[in-house]
Amino acid sequence: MLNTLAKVQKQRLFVQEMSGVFAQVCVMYELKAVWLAAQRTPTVIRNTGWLAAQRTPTVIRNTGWLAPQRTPTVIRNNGWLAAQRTPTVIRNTDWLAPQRTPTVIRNTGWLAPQRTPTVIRNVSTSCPMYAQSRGVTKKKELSEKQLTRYFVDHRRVKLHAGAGGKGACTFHSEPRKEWGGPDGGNGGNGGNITLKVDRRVKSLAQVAPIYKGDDGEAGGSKNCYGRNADTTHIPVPLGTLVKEQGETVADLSQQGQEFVAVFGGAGGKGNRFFLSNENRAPMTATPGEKGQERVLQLELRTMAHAGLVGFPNAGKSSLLRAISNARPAVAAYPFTTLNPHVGIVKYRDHEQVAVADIPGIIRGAHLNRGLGISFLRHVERCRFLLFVLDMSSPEPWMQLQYLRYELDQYEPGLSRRPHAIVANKMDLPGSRVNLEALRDHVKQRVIPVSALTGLNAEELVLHLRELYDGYLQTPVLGGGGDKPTRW
Ligand SMILES: Nc1nc2c(ncn2[C@@H]2O[C@H](COP(=O)(O)OP(=O)(O)OP(=O)(O)O)[C@@H](O)[C@H]2O)c(=O)[nH]1
Ligand SMILES: [Mg+2]
Repeated sequence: MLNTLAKVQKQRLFVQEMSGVFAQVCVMYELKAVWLAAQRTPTVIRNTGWLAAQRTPTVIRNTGWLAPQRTPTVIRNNGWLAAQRTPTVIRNTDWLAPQRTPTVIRNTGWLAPQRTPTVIRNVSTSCPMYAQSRGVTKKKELSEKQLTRYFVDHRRVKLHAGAGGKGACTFHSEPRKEWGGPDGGNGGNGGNITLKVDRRVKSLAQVAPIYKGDDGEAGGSKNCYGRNADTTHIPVPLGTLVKEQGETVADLSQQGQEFVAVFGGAGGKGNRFFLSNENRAPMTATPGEKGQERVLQLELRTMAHAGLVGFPNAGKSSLLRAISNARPAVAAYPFTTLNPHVGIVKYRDHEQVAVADIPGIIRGAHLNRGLGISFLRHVERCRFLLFVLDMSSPEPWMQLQYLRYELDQYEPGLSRRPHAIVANKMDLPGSRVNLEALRDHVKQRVIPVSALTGLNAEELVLHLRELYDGYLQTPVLGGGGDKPTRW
Protein backbone atom coordinates (compact mmCIF):
# COMPACT_ATOMS: atom_id res chain seq x y z
CA MET A 1 0.00 0.00 0.00
CA LEU A 2 2.75 2.41 1.04
CA ASN A 3 4.71 1.48 -2.02
CA THR A 4 1.77 2.31 -4.26
CA LEU A 5 1.29 5.71 -2.58
CA ALA A 6 4.97 6.53 -2.96
CA LYS A 7 4.75 5.65 -6.65
CA VAL A 8 1.73 7.86 -7.16
CA GLN A 9 3.48 10.72 -5.33
CA LYS A 10 6.53 10.33 -7.56
CA GLN A 11 4.36 10.39 -10.66
CA ARG A 12 2.61 13.56 -9.47
CA LEU A 13 5.87 15.33 -8.81
CA PHE A 14 7.14 14.27 -12.21
CA VAL A 15 4.02 15.62 -13.91
CA GLN A 16 4.32 18.90 -12.00
CA GLU A 17 7.94 19.31 -12.92
CA MET A 18 7.22 18.56 -16.54
CA SER A 19 4.37 21.04 -16.67
CA GLY A 20 6.72 23.63 -15.15
CA VAL A 21 9.35 23.01 -17.77
CA PHE A 22 6.68 23.10 -20.47
CA ALA A 23 5.46 26.44 -19.18
CA GLN A 24 8.91 27.93 -19.20
CA VAL A 25 9.51 26.69 -22.73
CA CYS A 26 6.18 28.22 -23.79
CA VAL A 27 7.09 31.51 -22.28
CA MET A 28 10.55 31.48 -23.77
CA TYR A 29 9.28 30.85 -27.26
CA GLU A 30 5.92 32.57 -27.19
CA LEU A 31 7.03 35.70 -25.47
CA LYS A 32 10.36 35.93 -27.10
CA ALA A 33 8.99 35.41 -30.58
CA VAL A 34 5.87 37.51 -30.51
CA TRP A 35 5.62 39.79 -27.56
CA LEU A 36 8.92 41.05 -26.76
CA ALA A 37 10.15 41.48 -30.29
CA ALA A 38 10.06 45.23 -30.29
CA GLN A 39 10.88 45.51 -26.64
CA ARG A 40 13.64 47.74 -25.54
CA THR A 41 13.29 47.21 -21.79
CA PRO A 42 14.45 44.14 -19.79
CA THR A 43 11.80 41.48 -19.07
CA VAL A 44 11.11 40.04 -15.66
CA ILE A 45 8.59 37.24 -15.46
CA ARG A 46 7.14 36.64 -12.07
CA ASN A 47 5.06 33.62 -11.61
CA THR A 48 3.28 33.13 -8.31
CA GLY A 49 1.40 30.02 -9.31
CA TRP A 50 2.66 28.35 -12.46
CA LEU A 51 3.55 25.05 -11.19
CA ALA A 52 0.67 23.52 -9.43
CA ALA A 53 2.21 22.38 -6.17
CA GLN A 54 4.60 25.30 -5.99
CA ARG A 55 4.11 27.47 -2.95
CA THR A 56 6.80 30.05 -3.39
CA PRO A 57 6.58 32.29 -6.44
CA THR A 58 8.88 31.54 -9.34
CA VAL A 59 10.67 34.56 -10.66
CA ILE A 60 12.33 34.35 -14.01
CA ARG A 61 14.55 37.24 -14.61
CA ASN A 62 15.49 37.62 -18.13
CA THR A 63 17.92 40.42 -18.07
CA GLY A 64 19.80 38.97 -20.95
CA TRP A 65 17.03 37.90 -23.35
CA LEU A 66 16.55 40.98 -25.32
CA ALA A 67 19.83 42.69 -25.08
CA PRO A 68 19.44 46.47 -24.92
CA GLN A 69 16.61 46.59 -22.39
CA ARG A 70 17.01 49.11 -19.58
CA THR A 71 13.79 49.34 -17.55
CA PRO A 72 12.18 46.15 -16.23
CA THR A 73 8.96 44.79 -17.72
CA VAL A 74 6.92 42.86 -15.21
CA ILE A 75 4.61 40.12 -16.36
CA ARG A 76 2.42 38.81 -13.62
CA ASN A 77 0.71 35.57 -14.16
CA ASN A 78 -1.21 33.92 -11.39
CA GLY A 79 -2.06 30.77 -13.31
CA TRP A 80 -1.25 30.64 -17.00
CA LEU A 81 -1.65 27.09 -17.75
CA ALA A 82 -4.69 24.93 -18.33
CA ALA A 83 -6.11 24.73 -14.81
CA GLN A 84 -6.12 28.50 -14.58
CA ARG A 85 -8.94 29.98 -12.57
CA THR A 86 -7.94 33.55 -12.00
CA PRO A 87 -7.49 36.00 -14.86
CA THR A 88 -4.05 36.91 -16.08
CA VAL A 89 -3.27 40.59 -16.04
CA ILE A 90 -0.25 42.00 -17.78
CA ARG A 91 0.56 45.49 -16.76
CA ASN A 92 2.90 47.29 -18.97
CA THR A 93 3.34 50.97 -18.71
CA ASP A 94 6.03 51.17 -21.37
CA TRP A 95 5.33 48.55 -24.01
CA LEU A 96 3.20 50.32 -26.47
CA ALA A 97 5.26 53.36 -27.11
CA PRO A 98 2.96 56.40 -27.57
CA GLN A 99 0.43 55.19 -25.02
CA ARG A 100 -0.03 57.31 -21.91
CA THR A 101 -2.55 55.26 -19.96
CA PRO A 102 -1.59 51.75 -18.78
CA THR A 103 -2.61 48.85 -20.98
CA VAL A 104 -4.27 45.94 -19.28
CA ILE A 105 -4.42 42.66 -21.15
CA ARG A 106 -6.83 40.21 -19.68
CA ASN A 107 -6.58 36.67 -20.61
CA THR A 108 -8.36 34.02 -18.66
CA GLY A 109 -6.51 31.30 -20.55
CA TRP A 110 -3.68 32.36 -22.81
CA LEU A 111 -2.32 29.18 -23.92
CA ALA A 112 -3.96 26.47 -25.95
CA PRO A 113 -7.26 25.60 -24.23
CA GLN A 114 -8.51 29.19 -24.37
CA ARG A 115 -12.26 29.37 -23.94
CA THR A 116 -12.98 33.01 -23.28
CA PRO A 117 -11.91 35.67 -25.75
CA THR A 118 -8.87 37.81 -25.00
CA VAL A 119 -9.84 41.40 -24.34
CA ILE A 120 -7.34 44.21 -24.59
CA ARG A 121 -8.45 47.25 -22.70
CA ASN A 122 -6.71 50.51 -22.81
CA VAL A 123 -8.42 51.96 -19.78
CA SER A 124 -7.88 52.01 -16.05
CA THR A 125 -9.13 49.04 -14.07
CA SER A 126 -11.60 51.16 -12.15
CA CYS A 127 -13.73 51.88 -15.23
CA PRO A 128 -17.44 50.97 -15.17
CA MET A 129 -16.90 48.13 -17.71
CA TYR A 130 -14.43 46.53 -15.40
CA ALA A 131 -16.84 46.95 -12.50
CA GLN A 132 -19.54 45.25 -14.57
CA SER A 133 -17.38 42.20 -15.15
CA ARG A 134 -16.82 41.99 -11.39
CA GLY A 135 -20.58 41.99 -10.91
CA VAL A 136 -20.64 45.49 -9.43
CA THR A 137 -23.79 47.22 -10.67
CA LYS A 138 -24.08 50.97 -10.90
CA LYS A 139 -26.40 52.57 -8.37
CA LYS A 140 -29.68 53.44 -10.00
CA GLU A 141 -30.54 57.09 -10.27
CA LEU A 142 -33.74 58.15 -8.55
CA SER A 143 -36.51 58.93 -10.95
CA GLU A 144 -38.31 62.25 -10.67
CA LYS A 145 -41.41 60.41 -9.54
CA GLN A 146 -39.58 58.97 -6.55
CA LEU A 147 -38.26 62.39 -5.66
CA THR A 148 -41.75 63.85 -5.47
CA ARG A 149 -42.86 64.52 -1.93
CA TYR A 150 -46.38 64.78 -0.66
CA PHE A 151 -46.92 68.47 -0.01
CA VAL A 152 -49.23 69.48 2.85
CA ASP A 153 -49.74 73.14 3.64
CA HIS A 154 -52.59 72.83 6.19
CA ARG A 155 -52.77 70.82 9.38
CA ARG A 156 -55.08 70.68 12.37
CA VAL A 157 -53.15 69.42 15.35
CA LYS A 158 -54.27 68.53 18.86
CA LEU A 159 -51.64 69.01 21.53
CA HIS A 160 -51.78 67.60 25.03
CA ALA A 161 -48.87 68.50 27.27
CA GLY A 162 -47.57 66.04 29.85
CA ALA A 163 -49.02 65.89 33.35
CA GLY A 164 -46.89 66.56 36.44
CA GLY A 165 -45.71 63.62 38.55
CA LYS A 166 -47.45 63.07 41.85
CA GLY A 167 -45.83 63.90 45.17
CA ALA A 168 -44.88 61.08 47.54
CA CYS A 169 -46.21 60.53 51.05
CA THR A 170 -43.53 58.66 52.99
CA PHE A 171 -41.84 58.83 56.39
CA HIS A 172 -38.24 58.42 57.31
CA SER A 173 -37.54 55.01 58.72
CA GLU A 174 -34.36 53.94 60.47
CA PRO A 175 -33.53 51.54 63.33
CA ARG A 176 -33.85 53.22 66.73
CA LYS A 177 -35.31 56.34 65.09
CA GLU A 178 -39.00 55.85 65.44
CA TRP A 179 -40.31 59.29 64.42
CA GLY A 180 -38.13 60.13 61.44
CA GLY A 181 -40.53 62.68 60.01
CA PRO A 182 -41.99 63.06 56.50
CA ASP A 183 -39.61 62.61 53.54
CA GLY A 184 -41.88 62.35 50.48
CA GLY A 185 -40.39 64.22 47.51
CA ASN A 186 -42.20 66.39 44.93
CA GLY A 187 -43.15 65.08 41.48
CA GLY A 188 -41.46 66.35 38.30
CA ASN A 189 -43.11 68.78 35.88
CA GLY A 190 -44.86 67.51 32.76
CA GLY A 191 -43.26 68.06 29.35
CA ASN A 192 -44.10 71.08 27.16
CA ILE A 193 -44.77 70.76 23.45
CA THR A 194 -43.13 73.28 21.15
CA LEU A 195 -43.25 74.01 17.45
CA LYS A 196 -39.73 74.56 16.16
CA VAL A 197 -38.74 75.86 12.73
CA ASP A 198 -36.47 73.51 10.83
CA ARG A 199 -35.57 74.65 7.33
CA ARG A 200 -34.92 71.08 6.20
CA VAL A 201 -38.63 70.38 6.64
CA LYS A 202 -40.47 71.41 3.50
CA SER A 203 -44.12 70.71 4.26
CA LEU A 204 -46.46 69.90 7.12
CA ALA A 205 -46.87 66.33 5.87
CA GLN A 206 -44.92 64.82 8.75
CA VAL A 207 -46.86 66.70 11.46
CA ALA A 208 -49.13 64.16 13.21
CA PRO A 209 -52.74 65.06 14.11
CA ILE A 210 -52.25 64.39 17.85
CA TYR A 211 -49.27 64.89 20.15
CA LYS A 212 -49.03 63.88 23.81
CA GLY A 213 -46.24 65.28 25.96
CA ASP A 214 -44.29 63.18 28.45
CA ASP A 215 -45.48 63.02 32.05
CA GLY A 216 -43.24 64.07 34.93
CA GLU A 217 -41.83 61.42 37.22
CA ALA A 218 -43.47 60.82 40.60
CA GLY A 219 -41.62 61.87 43.78
CA GLY A 220 -40.03 59.21 45.95
CA SER A 221 -39.11 58.53 49.54
CA LYS A 222 -35.95 59.94 51.17
CA ASN A 223 -36.80 63.38 49.74
CA CYS A 224 -36.28 62.21 46.16
CA TYR A 225 -37.78 64.60 43.63
CA GLY A 226 -39.29 63.25 40.42
CA ARG A 227 -37.55 64.09 37.13
CA ASN A 228 -39.02 66.82 34.92
CA ALA A 229 -40.21 65.48 31.57
CA ASP A 230 -38.40 66.49 28.38
CA THR A 231 -39.96 68.96 25.98
CA THR A 232 -41.42 67.52 22.77
CA HIS A 233 -40.32 69.47 19.69
CA ILE A 234 -42.43 69.35 16.55
CA PRO A 235 -40.34 70.38 13.52
CA VAL A 236 -42.27 72.67 11.19
CA PRO A 237 -41.19 74.38 7.94
CA LEU A 238 -40.10 77.97 7.69
CA GLY A 239 -43.13 80.18 7.13
CA THR A 240 -45.60 78.28 9.32
CA LEU A 241 -48.48 80.30 10.67
CA VAL A 242 -50.07 79.03 13.92
CA LYS A 243 -53.75 79.81 14.36
CA GLU A 244 -56.26 79.08 17.10
CA GLN A 245 -59.92 79.45 16.22
CA GLY A 246 -59.02 81.65 13.27
CA GLU A 247 -56.74 83.95 15.31
CA THR A 248 -53.06 84.01 14.49
CA VAL A 249 -51.09 83.15 17.63
CA ALA A 250 -47.61 82.75 16.12
CA ASP A 251 -45.79 83.41 12.88
CA LEU A 252 -42.72 81.23 12.58
CA SER A 253 -40.60 82.95 9.97
CA GLN A 254 -37.05 82.57 11.34
CA GLN A 255 -34.83 79.52 11.26
CA GLY A 256 -34.75 77.87 14.71
CA GLN A 257 -37.66 79.94 16.03
CA GLU A 258 -39.63 78.15 18.74
CA PHE A 259 -43.18 78.54 19.95
CA VAL A 260 -44.26 76.86 23.18
CA ALA A 261 -47.70 75.66 22.17
CA VAL A 262 -48.74 73.93 25.40
CA PHE A 263 -47.21 73.88 28.88
CA GLY A 264 -46.81 70.73 30.91
CA GLY A 265 -48.51 70.40 34.30
CA ALA A 266 -46.61 71.25 37.49
CA GLY A 267 -45.43 68.34 39.61
CA GLY A 268 -47.34 67.45 42.82
CA LYS A 269 -45.96 68.20 46.30
CA GLY A 270 -44.67 65.46 48.57
CA ASN A 271 -45.69 65.34 52.25
CA ARG A 272 -42.35 66.84 53.28
CA PHE A 273 -43.58 70.08 51.68
CA PHE A 274 -46.47 70.24 54.17
CA LEU A 275 -44.32 69.86 57.27
CA SER A 276 -44.97 72.70 59.73
CA ASN A 277 -44.76 73.40 63.45
CA GLU A 278 -48.44 72.65 63.75
CA ASN A 279 -48.32 69.44 61.76
CA ARG A 280 -45.18 67.38 62.34
CA ALA A 281 -46.48 64.34 60.50
CA PRO A 282 -48.42 65.53 57.43
CA MET A 283 -50.16 62.82 55.44
CA THR A 284 -50.87 65.14 52.56
CA ALA A 285 -49.28 64.77 49.13
CA THR A 286 -50.77 66.33 46.00
CA PRO A 287 -51.07 64.76 42.53
CA GLY A 288 -49.44 66.46 39.56
CA GLU A 289 -51.37 68.99 37.49
CA LYS A 290 -52.75 68.05 34.13
CA GLY A 291 -50.97 69.34 31.07
CA GLN A 292 -52.46 72.08 28.89
CA GLU A 293 -54.58 70.99 25.94
CA ARG A 294 -54.98 72.95 22.74
CA VAL A 295 -56.19 72.52 19.18
CA LEU A 296 -54.17 74.53 16.67
CA GLN A 297 -54.31 75.05 12.93
CA LEU A 298 -50.96 75.14 11.18
CA GLU A 299 -50.76 76.88 7.86
CA LEU A 300 -47.75 77.00 5.61
CA ARG A 301 -46.95 80.00 3.49
CA THR A 302 -44.05 79.33 1.19
CA MET A 303 -41.30 81.81 1.85
CA ALA A 304 -39.70 82.92 -1.39
CA HIS A 305 -38.39 86.19 -2.71
CA ALA A 306 -40.13 85.98 -6.07
CA GLY A 307 -43.35 84.29 -7.10
CA LEU A 308 -44.13 83.11 -10.64
CA VAL A 309 -47.76 83.97 -11.35
CA GLY A 310 -49.48 83.06 -14.59
CA PHE A 311 -52.20 81.18 -16.41
CA PRO A 312 -51.92 77.37 -16.64
CA ASN A 313 -49.53 76.27 -19.39
CA ALA A 314 -47.87 79.69 -19.54
CA GLY A 315 -44.53 77.95 -18.86
CA LYS A 316 -43.95 78.87 -15.19
CA SER A 317 -42.49 75.51 -14.27
CA SER A 318 -40.37 75.44 -17.43
CA LEU A 319 -39.06 78.88 -16.52
CA LEU A 320 -38.18 77.78 -12.98
CA ARG A 321 -36.36 74.80 -14.45
CA ALA A 322 -34.46 77.11 -16.82
CA ILE A 323 -33.20 79.52 -14.16
CA SER A 324 -32.73 77.24 -11.14
CA ASN A 325 -31.99 73.65 -10.16
CA ALA A 326 -35.61 72.98 -9.13
CA ARG A 327 -37.35 70.26 -11.12
CA PRO A 328 -41.12 70.86 -11.07
CA ALA A 329 -43.15 68.72 -13.46
CA VAL A 330 -43.71 70.18 -16.95
CA ALA A 331 -46.43 68.95 -19.29
CA ALA A 332 -48.57 70.28 -22.10
CA TYR A 333 -51.80 70.23 -20.13
CA PRO A 334 -53.18 72.78 -17.67
CA PHE A 335 -52.77 72.42 -13.90
CA THR A 336 -49.66 70.27 -14.08
CA THR A 337 -48.38 72.03 -10.99
CA LEU A 338 -50.62 71.42 -7.99
CA ASN A 339 -48.26 72.53 -5.22
CA PRO A 340 -45.78 75.37 -5.03
CA HIS A 341 -42.15 74.55 -5.80
CA VAL A 342 -39.27 76.70 -4.70
CA GLY A 343 -36.08 76.98 -6.75
CA ILE A 344 -32.94 78.89 -5.81
CA VAL A 345 -31.23 81.17 -8.33
CA LYS A 346 -27.56 81.47 -7.43
CA TYR A 347 -25.35 84.42 -8.34
CA ARG A 348 -21.60 84.68 -8.61
CA ASP A 349 -21.33 86.69 -5.39
CA HIS A 350 -23.03 83.74 -3.62
CA GLU A 351 -26.27 85.66 -3.23
CA GLN A 352 -29.31 83.40 -3.55
CA VAL A 353 -32.81 84.34 -4.63
CA ALA A 354 -35.68 81.95 -3.96
CA VAL A 355 -38.30 81.75 -6.70
CA ALA A 356 -41.62 79.98 -6.13
CA ASP A 357 -43.58 78.31 -8.90
CA ILE A 358 -47.26 78.77 -8.02
CA PRO A 359 -50.08 76.66 -9.55
CA GLY A 360 -51.85 78.28 -12.52
CA ILE A 361 -54.57 80.87 -11.98
CA ILE A 362 -57.52 81.21 -14.35
CA ARG A 363 -60.15 83.85 -14.82
CA GLY A 364 -62.69 83.58 -11.99
CA ALA A 365 -60.27 81.71 -9.69
CA HIS A 366 -61.53 83.81 -6.77
CA LEU A 367 -64.92 82.13 -7.34
CA ASN A 368 -63.12 78.82 -6.79
CA ARG A 369 -62.78 78.08 -10.50
CA GLY A 370 -59.81 76.00 -11.54
CA LEU A 371 -57.72 75.35 -8.45
CA GLY A 372 -59.21 78.41 -6.75
CA ILE A 373 -56.97 80.99 -5.14
CA SER A 374 -56.33 79.33 -1.78
CA PHE A 375 -52.73 78.67 -2.84
CA LEU A 376 -52.27 82.41 -3.27
CA ARG A 377 -51.38 82.46 0.39
CA HIS A 378 -47.98 81.34 -0.88
CA VAL A 379 -47.76 84.48 -3.01
CA GLU A 380 -48.56 86.60 0.02
CA ARG A 381 -45.04 86.22 1.37
CA CYS A 382 -43.26 86.74 -1.92
CA ARG A 383 -41.45 90.08 -1.99
CA PHE A 384 -41.86 90.54 -5.70
CA LEU A 385 -43.82 88.88 -8.47
CA LEU A 386 -43.04 87.66 -11.97
CA PHE A 387 -46.13 87.66 -14.19
CA VAL A 388 -45.55 84.94 -16.81
CA LEU A 389 -47.51 85.42 -20.05
CA ASP A 390 -47.88 82.96 -22.91
CA MET A 391 -46.95 85.01 -25.98
CA SER A 392 -48.23 82.43 -28.43
CA SER A 393 -51.81 83.05 -27.32
CA PRO A 394 -53.77 86.03 -28.69
CA GLU A 395 -53.98 89.24 -26.63
CA PRO A 396 -51.50 88.31 -23.87
CA TRP A 397 -52.13 91.64 -22.11
CA MET A 398 -55.61 90.39 -21.22
CA GLN A 399 -53.95 87.53 -19.26
CA LEU A 400 -52.07 90.16 -17.28
CA GLN A 401 -55.25 92.05 -16.55
CA TYR A 402 -57.05 88.94 -15.30
CA LEU A 403 -54.10 87.88 -13.17
CA ARG A 404 -53.96 91.27 -11.46
CA TYR A 405 -57.69 91.19 -10.86
CA GLU A 406 -57.56 87.73 -9.25
CA LEU A 407 -54.63 88.73 -7.00
CA ASP A 408 -56.49 91.82 -5.83
CA GLN A 409 -59.54 89.72 -5.11
CA TYR A 410 -57.45 87.60 -2.77
CA GLU A 411 -55.73 90.51 -1.05
CA PRO A 412 -56.26 94.08 -2.14
CA GLY A 413 -53.02 95.65 -3.31
CA LEU A 414 -51.25 92.32 -3.85
CA SER A 415 -50.80 92.97 -7.58
CA ARG A 416 -49.04 96.27 -6.80
CA ARG A 417 -46.05 94.54 -5.27
CA PRO A 418 -42.80 95.10 -7.19
CA HIS A 419 -43.07 92.94 -10.26
CA ALA A 420 -41.77 92.17 -13.74
CA ILE A 421 -43.61 90.95 -16.82
CA VAL A 422 -42.08 87.89 -18.43
CA ALA A 423 -43.16 87.25 -22.03
CA ASN A 424 -42.57 83.52 -22.45
CA LYS A 425 -42.59 81.22 -25.52
CA MET A 426 -40.84 83.77 -27.73
CA ASP A 427 -39.64 80.94 -29.95
CA LEU A 428 -43.15 80.27 -31.24
CA PRO A 429 -44.49 81.95 -34.40
CA GLY A 430 -46.61 85.03 -33.85
CA SER A 431 -45.01 85.84 -30.52
CA ARG A 432 -42.95 88.75 -31.95
CA VAL A 433 -46.08 90.51 -33.16
CA ASN A 434 -47.78 89.88 -29.82
CA LEU A 435 -44.74 91.26 -28.00
CA GLU A 436 -44.96 94.58 -29.85
CA ALA A 437 -48.67 94.80 -29.08
CA LEU A 438 -48.04 93.95 -25.41
CA ARG A 439 -45.42 96.68 -25.12
CA ASP A 440 -48.00 99.16 -26.44
CA HIS A 441 -50.48 98.06 -23.78
CA VAL A 442 -48.28 98.04 -20.69
CA LYS A 443 -45.89 100.62 -19.31
CA GLN A 444 -43.69 98.29 -17.27
CA ARG A 445 -40.62 96.56 -18.57
CA VAL A 446 -41.36 93.38 -20.51
CA ILE A 447 -38.69 90.66 -20.61
CA PRO A 448 -39.06 88.38 -23.66
CA VAL A 449 -37.77 84.86 -22.95
CA SER A 450 -38.15 81.29 -24.08
CA ALA A 451 -38.06 78.81 -21.25
CA LEU A 452 -37.74 75.97 -23.74
CA THR A 453 -34.69 77.24 -25.65
CA GLY A 454 -33.23 79.36 -22.83
CA LEU A 455 -33.41 82.47 -25.01
CA ASN A 456 -32.78 85.65 -23.01
CA ALA A 457 -32.85 83.80 -19.67
CA GLU A 458 -29.81 85.86 -18.53
CA GLU A 459 -31.76 89.10 -18.82
CA LEU A 460 -34.48 87.63 -16.62
CA VAL A 461 -31.93 86.44 -14.04
CA LEU A 462 -30.27 89.86 -13.97
CA HIS A 463 -33.60 91.65 -13.62
CA LEU A 464 -34.48 89.28 -10.78
CA ARG A 465 -31.31 90.42 -9.06
CA GLU A 466 -32.27 94.08 -9.54
CA LEU A 467 -35.63 93.39 -7.89
CA TYR A 468 -33.90 91.54 -5.09
CA ASP A 469 -31.42 94.36 -4.47
CA GLY A 470 -34.32 96.80 -4.41
CA TYR A 471 -36.07 94.63 -1.84
CA LEU A 472 -32.97 94.51 0.38
CA GLN A 473 -32.86 98.28 0.44
CA THR A 474 -36.53 98.40 1.48
CA PRO A 475 -36.59 96.50 4.77
CA VAL A 476 -40.37 96.32 5.33
CA LEU A 477 -42.64 95.31 2.49
CA GLY A 478 -46.27 94.34 2.38
CA GLY A 479 -46.13 91.20 4.53
CA GLY A 480 -46.98 92.85 7.86
CA GLY A 481 -43.44 93.78 8.90
CA ASP A 482 -41.81 90.36 8.42
CA LYS A 483 -38.04 90.44 8.58
CA PRO A 484 -36.36 89.50 5.32
CA THR A 485 -35.51 85.83 5.16
CA ARG A 486 -32.08 84.95 3.83
CA TRP A 487 -32.06 81.57 2.03
N1 LIG B 1 -42.32 76.39 -27.43
C1 LIG B 1 -42.24 76.63 -26.14
N2 LIG B 1 -42.93 75.85 -25.30
C2 LIG B 1 -42.86 76.11 -23.98
C3 LIG B 1 -42.08 77.16 -23.47
N3 LIG B 1 -42.21 77.14 -22.12
C4 LIG B 1 -43.01 76.13 -21.81
N4 LIG B 1 -43.41 75.49 -22.92
C5 LIG B 1 -44.31 74.33 -23.00
O1 LIG B 1 -45.55 74.68 -22.45
C6 LIG B 1 -46.13 73.56 -21.81
C7 LIG B 1 -46.53 73.95 -20.39
O2 LIG B 1 -45.36 74.24 -19.65
P1 LIG B 1 -45.36 74.27 -18.06
O3 LIG B 1 -44.01 74.74 -17.64
O4 LIG B 1 -45.81 72.96 -17.50
O5 LIG B 1 -46.44 75.35 -17.78
P2 LIG B 1 -47.00 75.84 -16.37
O6 LIG B 1 -47.24 77.28 -16.46
O7 LIG B 1 -46.12 75.39 -15.27
O8 LIG B 1 -48.38 75.07 -16.30
P3 LIG B 1 -49.22 74.69 -15.00
O9 LIG B 1 -48.32 73.94 -14.11
O10 LIG B 1 -50.30 73.83 -15.52
O11 LIG B 1 -49.72 75.93 -14.40
C8 LIG B 1 -45.09 72.46 -21.85
O12 LIG B 1 -45.45 71.58 -22.89
C9 LIG B 1 -43.81 73.18 -22.18
O13 LIG B 1 -42.94 72.37 -22.92
C10 LIG B 1 -41.34 77.97 -24.40
O14 LIG B 1 -40.64 78.91 -24.06
N5 LIG B 1 -41.48 77.66 -25.72
MG1 LIG C 1 -46.37 74.13 -13.75
